[in-house]
Amino acid sequence: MDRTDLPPLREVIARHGLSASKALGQNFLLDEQLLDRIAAIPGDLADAAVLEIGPGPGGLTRALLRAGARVSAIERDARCLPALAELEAAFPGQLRIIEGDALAIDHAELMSEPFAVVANLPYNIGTLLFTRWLTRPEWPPAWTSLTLMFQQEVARRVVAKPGSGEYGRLAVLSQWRAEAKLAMKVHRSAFTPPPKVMSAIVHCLPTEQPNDVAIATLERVTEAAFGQRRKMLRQSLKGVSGALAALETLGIDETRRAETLSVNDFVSVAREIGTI
Ligand SMILES: C[S@@+](CC[C@H](N)C(=O)[O-])C[C@H]1O[C@@H](n2cnc3c(N)ncnc32)[C@H](O)[C@@H]1O
Repeated sequence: MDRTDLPPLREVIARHGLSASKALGQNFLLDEQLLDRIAAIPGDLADAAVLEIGPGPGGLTRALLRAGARVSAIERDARCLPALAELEAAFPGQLRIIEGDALAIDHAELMSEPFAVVANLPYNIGTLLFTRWLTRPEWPPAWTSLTLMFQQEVARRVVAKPGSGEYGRLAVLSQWRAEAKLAMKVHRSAFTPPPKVMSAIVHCLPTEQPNDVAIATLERVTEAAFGQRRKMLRQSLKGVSGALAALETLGIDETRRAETLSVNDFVSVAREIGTI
C-alpha cells in the first residue's frame, strides 16, 4: 500500500476493530476533504516538523503527511498502532509514532527542532495541554503554532474579548502569549460517533514578548479576579498580595470588574506585583 491507494478510513477502522472509546475521548474525523482543510490551517507544512496528539486511526495524520509534514504522533490507545504503522509504511521516513500519554511526555524534549502542533485533541485533556503549551517557561516556545480542535464553547473562551461573558482566565492567558483566532467551526455530525457539542478549531501563533511576567502571579490574579467576576476588583483581589497597590500604581480604578480589564491590564498588574 502506498500513499496513492490508502483505504477509506471507515475500512481502516472496521479492519482494526477501532470501536470508539468514550473514556479516551475518541470521536474520529473521516471526511478526507475536511481533514485536508484542517491540515492547511497552519500554512505550508512541506518538510515541517509537526507534533500530533491523539492520531487515532490516522485521518488527520494522513492529511498532514499529504501536506508534506514530518509528523511525530503520540497515541495512547495501542489498538490504533497497527493502523498508524500502515501509514508509516505508505509515507516512508515521514511518520514517527510514539505510544504513550501525551500528558506524561515532555514535548520539547521529544522534538529536536521547532514544531507546529496540530491536533484533534481528546476534549478531556485539550485545555490542560493547551495551558501547558502557553505557559512554557522558555519563550519563544519550541512550538511555532498551535492548531487545535476544541469544544466550540472552549474555543469561544480562548478568543473572547473584554466585556463578554466568555472572557476569563483562558482568554487572558491565550491572548497574552499568542495571537489566537477561530479558524474553523466543525459540526458535530462530522465526527464518528458525533459528540454532544459543536467543535471549533483555534489557531495560535506565539507572540514575541519579554520574559518579564511571573506566570504564577498572572494565574493567581486572573483566578481571583474572575473567580468573583461580579465583584469589584478591590474585593476580588484583596487576597492577592500586592494586587491593590499595583492597581493604584497603574491607575486602574479598583471599583472596576474583572471583565472590563484588557489582557494588557492583567499582564501589567502581574508584572507590577512580581513574584508571589
Ligand atoms: C478526538 S480523537 C481524534 C482522533 C483522530 N485524530 C481524528 O481526528 O479522527 C482523540 C484521540 O486521542 C487519543 N488520546 C486520548 N488521550 C490521550 C493521551 N493522554 N495521550 C495521547 N493520546 C490520547 C485517543 O485515543 C484518540 O485516538
